[in-house]
Amino acid sequence: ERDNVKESLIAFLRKLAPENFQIVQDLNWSISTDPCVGTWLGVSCRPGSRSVETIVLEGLNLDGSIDADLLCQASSLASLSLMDNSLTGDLQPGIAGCSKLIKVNLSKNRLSGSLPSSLGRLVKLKHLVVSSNNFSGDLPPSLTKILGLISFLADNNHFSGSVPEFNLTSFKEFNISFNDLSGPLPWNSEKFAQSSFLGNSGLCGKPLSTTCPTLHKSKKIVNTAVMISGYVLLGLSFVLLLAYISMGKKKIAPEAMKAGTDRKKVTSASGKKRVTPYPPGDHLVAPPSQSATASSMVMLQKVGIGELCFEELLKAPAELLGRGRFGSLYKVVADGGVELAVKRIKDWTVLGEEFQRKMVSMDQVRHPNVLPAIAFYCSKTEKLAVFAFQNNGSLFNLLHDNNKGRPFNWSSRLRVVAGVTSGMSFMHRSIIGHTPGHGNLKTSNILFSSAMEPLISEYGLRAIPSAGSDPVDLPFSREADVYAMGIILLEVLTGKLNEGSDLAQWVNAVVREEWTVEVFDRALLAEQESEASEGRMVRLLQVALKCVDPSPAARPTMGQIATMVQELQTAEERSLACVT
Ligand SMILES: Nc1ncnc2c1ncn2[C@@H]1O[C@H](COP(=O)(O)OP(=O)(O)OP(=O)(O)O)[C@@H](O)[C@H]1O
Repeated sequence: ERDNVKESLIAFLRKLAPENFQIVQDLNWSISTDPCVGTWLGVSCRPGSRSVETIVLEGLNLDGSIDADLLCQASSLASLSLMDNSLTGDLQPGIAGCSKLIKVNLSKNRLSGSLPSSLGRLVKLKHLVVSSNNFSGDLPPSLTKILGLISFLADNNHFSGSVPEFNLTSFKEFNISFNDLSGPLPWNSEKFAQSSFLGNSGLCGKPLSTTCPTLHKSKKIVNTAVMISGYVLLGLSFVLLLAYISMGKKKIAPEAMKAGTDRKKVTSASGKKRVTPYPPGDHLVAPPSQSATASSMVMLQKVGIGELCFEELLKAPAELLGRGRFGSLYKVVADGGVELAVKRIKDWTVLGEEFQRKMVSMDQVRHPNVLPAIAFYCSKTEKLAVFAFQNNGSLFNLLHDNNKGRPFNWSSRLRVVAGVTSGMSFMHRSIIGHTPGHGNLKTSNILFSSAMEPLISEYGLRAIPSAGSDPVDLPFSREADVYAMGIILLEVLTGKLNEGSDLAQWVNAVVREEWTVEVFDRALLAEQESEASEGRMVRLLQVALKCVDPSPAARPTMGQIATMVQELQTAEERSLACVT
């Protein structure tokens, strides 16, 4: 690059972190070196050319502002990501000077003001991401002029006014949820799930359940219409509910009535197992006066079951699988035989808005080892999260339920913990609402997919206790998740069940007495042919013991654990490849 471009970029970086005098040195940006030979961290150039093409400065605690004029001196810039910092100020109109931009990601900062309408001049732009900032004002209508734009994510800001008339036909991603937008949704919005538009009280049109008022009606008439349709819906849901209750009464088997609240599978006279609907006193639904309508079930994923309707969910055969600290879990068979796991969340103190926001932001953070919710339902008194039912059981079953005779050898165990630690480390790095972590990590919350890949379930479901009043006596922090991860590692290594915090104490005692191998699961020791594998088991044990250190500050981070486990797994795989 030419010297004046280098000078401008260095000045741009200084403004991104005005208090951090070291940043330019730390990232190796210097007038005397060439950004295109790989020495400038966060910068890359088009192969064969000498001009800067990409700038990626993510998660660096940058707390200054973006000087677009300085930045756009690098006129070939095609991709810019400044996500996950603490940048303030606005996005200046000068950004249009970077006319080659294809991708811009400014998400997770504290940027404010309105988006400049000059953005419409970035004719090559395909991806524009400004989610999770404090942007406000109108969404610039000029954005609709960018023909190649295929992803626009602007959720979790304070944008207001109406939504410009984007033609969403060619869009791959579009999210304007949690703003203050109002009016009709653009053409073809229904190709996206409701979660792309939630959290804007004034928006209407498909896929949202609020239909737009027809034109030429006075506001008063419209309001009356909304009120009347509200009454009709309320009446309808009441009728549906009555129908359901009377059906339910007919269906509930006497055995289940006798069993009180314990309803599980009931064997009929013919000896065939059948499933009872929810018994009295344990309905999945709120009492009639508070019942919600079908429309409040929000689909997050387009799965093969079409729209999921709350009432249908209630009518479907269900089986209680567990009643945990945070709620009850039902297995529900929906239309077409699709099996679902429905978690009815116990904590009534969570505000609906917080729950909605969390479910939607969880949906945007995807990791192959984290089970995403398919849908959720939220009324004043009920919060449900719907997941795909996993038929292969949990890590708990695999370790402690005699495992139906299936072997669970060392390399499979290492592969499972590598998946779980990688998923957890990814989730800890992502900001999901203000969720500090999982909050209830344990072997029964690690399920197996049909391909036996581990899936962390229930991430994001635990509510943040309000003002120090946590009804559940279980710490909720990243450090507490690390402790829980340590217990999982210990269970995997010893094959023993953790009762209270006894397992950590027992392992520590054995290790102190220096009969370390005694702690390992016999099945694992029997299988070991190489000392190297045994060495790796000891290394994993050391990681586990660090995780369960009584002092939270002394524990490693989830990222460090994931790296250590990954190294062990790579070494294990290499040694297996040598053997075969
Ligand atoms: N999506 C799912 N598919 C299949 N089984 C599941 C699914 N989610 C949970 N389970 C299993 O259902 C059982 C009950 O789950 P539940 O979440 O109520 O139990 P828990 O984890 O002990 O409770 P809590 O998480 O509230 O402390 C557990 O054995 C769990 O492994």
